[in-house]
Amino acid sequence: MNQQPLLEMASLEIHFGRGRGRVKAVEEVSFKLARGGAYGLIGESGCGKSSVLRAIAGLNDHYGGSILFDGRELSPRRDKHWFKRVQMVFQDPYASLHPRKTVAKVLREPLRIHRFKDEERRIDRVLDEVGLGAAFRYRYPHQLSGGQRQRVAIARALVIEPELLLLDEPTSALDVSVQAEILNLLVRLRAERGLTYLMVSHDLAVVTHLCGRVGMMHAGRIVEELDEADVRAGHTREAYTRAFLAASAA
Ligand SMILES: Nc1ncnc2c1ncn2[C@@H]1O[C@H](COP(=O)(O)OP(=O)(O)OP(=O)(O)O)[C@@H](O)[C@H]1O
Repeated sequence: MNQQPLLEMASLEIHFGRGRGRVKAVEEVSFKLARGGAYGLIGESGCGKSSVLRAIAGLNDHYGGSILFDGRELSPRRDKHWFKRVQMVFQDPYASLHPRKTVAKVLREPLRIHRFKDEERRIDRVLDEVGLGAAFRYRYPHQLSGGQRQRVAIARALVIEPELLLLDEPTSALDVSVQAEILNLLVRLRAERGLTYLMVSHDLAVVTHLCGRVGMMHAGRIVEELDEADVRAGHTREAYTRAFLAASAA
């Protein structure tokens, strides 16, 4: 068995602004994500969780510390090879799909960029996998519900067969009933494809549905790591985590 973590953060630091306006958004964040595992960063708004995800995704190359992927330190600029292996699903499926592109076009683009040959077969297969089916090829985003759009966004991420999915609050823009459907889809896809997930969310129930391990963030730091059983049993060391769990259960 390969014991090397697929993703490892070592003392990640992120600042915004300069001089007196300089804000330390992330401080000394370290964690490891095993291949095939699912890790959730959780915390209230402003704790720094999205900043961590954005730095990993290559959307912010101003960070300190190191990010290791498959045992190698990443340079701050990500290359095409990285995007073949790592894909991101964003919070808002309304904003993340181009309004004038059909579903098939949205899915064909990454296949072309990464030079896959059997584009049309892969499009049909991934649409089946996300529970939409090939008939959705010809739809435009305005002809889709929020949940269907998020399924397309997930299909777009998965169509090039990445290893790691970065999930930024993937259900928080959706109705509660649809949230559960999308979470169940993500659980199934991870099992079927042996994917690795890193997710950020402010919602404990969402994170524990998907992630076996959780990093509790507060004021830019991971104050405590918990596994699923700890969360369920309310086993925590830190008063902040206890208060967060209590508020989430209320
Ligand atoms: N581009 C930016 N410029 C300046 N400050 C920023 C920027 N992005 C984030 N911050 C600040 O960094 C801190 C962490 O923000 P971040 O978005 O990572 O937190 P978060 O926990 O993901 O919150 P949310 O769930 O609201 O997105 C906050 O104080 C925020 O105001």
